[in-house]
Amino acid sequence: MGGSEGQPLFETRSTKGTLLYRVFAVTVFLGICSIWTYRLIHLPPAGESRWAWRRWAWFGLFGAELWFGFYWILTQASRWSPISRQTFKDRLSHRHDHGLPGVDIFVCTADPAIEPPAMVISTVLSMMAYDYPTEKLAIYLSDDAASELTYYALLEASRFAKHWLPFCRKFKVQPTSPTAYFNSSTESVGDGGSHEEFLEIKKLYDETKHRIESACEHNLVPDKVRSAHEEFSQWDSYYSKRDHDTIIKILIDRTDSEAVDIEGKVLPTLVYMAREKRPDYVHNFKAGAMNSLIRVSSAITGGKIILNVDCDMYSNNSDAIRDALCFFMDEDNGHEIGFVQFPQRFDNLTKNDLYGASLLIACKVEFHGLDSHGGVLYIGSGCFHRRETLCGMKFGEEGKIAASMMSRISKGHQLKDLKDLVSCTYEKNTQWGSEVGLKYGCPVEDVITGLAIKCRGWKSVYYNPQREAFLGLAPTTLLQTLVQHRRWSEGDLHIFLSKYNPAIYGAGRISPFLILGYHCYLLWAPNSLPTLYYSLVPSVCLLSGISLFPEISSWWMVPFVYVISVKYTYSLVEFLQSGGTVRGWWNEQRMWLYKRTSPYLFAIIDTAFKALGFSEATFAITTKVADEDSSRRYRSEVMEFGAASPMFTLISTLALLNLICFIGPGIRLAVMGSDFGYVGSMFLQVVLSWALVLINMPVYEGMFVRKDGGRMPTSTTVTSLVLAVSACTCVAFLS
Ligand SMILES: O=c1ccn([C@@H]2O[C@H](COP(=O)(O)OP(=O)(O)O[C@H]3O[C@H](CO)[C@@H](O)[C@H](O)[C@H]3O)[C@@H](O)[C@H]2O)c(=O)[nH]1
Ligand SMILES: [Mn+2]
Repeated sequence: MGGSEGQPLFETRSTKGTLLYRVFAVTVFLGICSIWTYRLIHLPPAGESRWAWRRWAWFGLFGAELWFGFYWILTQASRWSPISRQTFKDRLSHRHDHGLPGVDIFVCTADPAIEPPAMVISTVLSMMAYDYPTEKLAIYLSDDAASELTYYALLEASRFAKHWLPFCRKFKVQPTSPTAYFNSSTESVGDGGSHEEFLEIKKLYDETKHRIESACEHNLVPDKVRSAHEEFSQWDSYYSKRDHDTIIKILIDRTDSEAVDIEGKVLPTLVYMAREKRPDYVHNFKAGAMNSLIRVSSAITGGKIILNVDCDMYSNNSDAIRDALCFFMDEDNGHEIGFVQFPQRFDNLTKNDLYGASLLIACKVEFHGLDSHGGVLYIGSGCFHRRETLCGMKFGEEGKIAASMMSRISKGHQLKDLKDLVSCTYEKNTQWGSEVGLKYGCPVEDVITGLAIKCRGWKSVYYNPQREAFLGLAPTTLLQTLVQHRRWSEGDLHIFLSKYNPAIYGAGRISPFLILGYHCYLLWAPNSLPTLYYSLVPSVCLLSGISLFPEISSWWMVPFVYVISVKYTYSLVEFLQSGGTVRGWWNEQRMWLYKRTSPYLFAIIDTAFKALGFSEATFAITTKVADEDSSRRYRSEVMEFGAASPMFTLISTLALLNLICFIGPGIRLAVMGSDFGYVGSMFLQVVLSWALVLINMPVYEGMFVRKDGGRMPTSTTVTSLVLAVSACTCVAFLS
């Protein structure tokens, strides 16, 4: 049939131009080596009477440059031999249409106030409408808030699905998220559909959405609905979101002959689950939710493939399941693939991506690079797993642990049995959270779990289809972005310090290139120290007239100028090639500075506090809603400060320090008349300071110019001013 027998289901291609890149990379490395040499040769002598601490400043700078050079080597792993993949879905349909595996989709939500139920069900509906046999599809919603409102919304969704799924099928609707679909198309449906049909389904959806939103507004499920559905009695013993029984309901059971849509076609299984929570038990956040879902789904549908998405990440490409299967089911190479990660893309980005939230370079460059060394990281949402891989099975071996764990789960739909599977005590004295399922105790449960999977011998695949497979919501304020990065970088540091450190645990298990590639992310937090040093010490030395870089006329300037200019030019070109804008690149540079000087530093502090037992694990959930004013500012790309936060204090103090250090010498020059010798020896410091001032413009505006609600809080401005001025006074006094 089709003559495709024996042909692969996917193809891997290497990117062109890598040779050129490698030559370039080597020249930059030589430049870095020359900078190191310069630092060593020109080390200020110990007894230098003037500026005794120039020597120390010099040492520090050398340390920072060693670190940046080392980091630069790390980043090569993800650029050395990038590849991209292509799938052949038609071959899959030809050969396997009757043998397609069951797919269980896990959607996680945790707070109806910042993850609105209407958004959650739009995601759920988009998943139900995948172009995949519905009798093999199941969607599980985990609600860590155990909210009646979210349950009510899901109930509404289960009704609307009876209309929505046939509509999507008939008109090949994309995206299958109703919210996204109705937001994007105002006219009629394609493929010969009439305007009436469009209006009809839109009306149905608007009514559904209205009922959900009004229930949320009144914080009340309509009495009529409550009395018609006995499962609401499960909330009788609910005290708070941290103290309640397990709540489970199979809303749609695909094996039930009545579970059909308006055209009589089977509907996918739909399950609501809120695992038991008690104040005395740690619940392990998303990892805990995922492990509960693994068990519950094993008992109900037991799909061989598991897809996990966050509640804001709807399906934008109905083929994604088939794409993923092309990898898992490939006759030659499929057996070794443990998971297939799709990029996380966002549908609320603005043109110049003020907060660098699109993770453009990671998605368009780095992950393709890592893919050639055994696979991309598991980054949570948008990842397909083999169930057995996720449960701890080693590649090529019978999964003993996993098998014994799973054998305790008997198949069935008995509510009591299901509830037992997700009780607080179920995991006691088991290997769930360590050897089985997602790992506990790490703020990036996904990355650490993915690493462990690879160390068990599996490969992973990164697939970036033309039409984006998943679209979610990126943070829309500076604070949200920084908070998210604080959690991520803390999690990454946790992995670095844990027994799963890839250099130790991964040695001999994964490729050395992949080990380097992992460190690029795992060392985000430590990056804060050299960056802080570099954005502070040269500027302060500029203020006190201490020169730390070569004379402008010296040959030693060459490596500095070469490395700086070439590295930034390359990064700009890479950014533009990935589809970004010049402004977007500039914004991204600013965000790197802010992330490194603030949340990453806090991540180190948080890690230390936890190690000393002063604080407990948390998971700051990213808000998926915004008020009118702040979303207007977001759309017009005006930086949002608004709330006070120690992270802002740090950023604005640094910005002010740089301003003073830049203006101070300027005034001095104006008073003393221009002194070319001075400018010559301070050239790079002036440039650095100037660049820092330029990049910090939005902070100065936020502090001194803007009057809107998103400006820097006055308390932060005052604190930073006091800190910066006193620091500069001290320096001026000392030197
Ligand atoms: O106690 C919790 C906390 C969070 N979540 C869910 O976890 C998901 C991710 O939370 P979010 O606040 O959106 O965090 P992000 O930083 O945007 O998430 C990214 O980073 C996480 C940690 O690495 C991954 O789990 C995610 O898949 C990935 O999208 C959301 O669906 C939440 O509802 C839970 O189910 N239970
Ligand atoms: Mn998110």
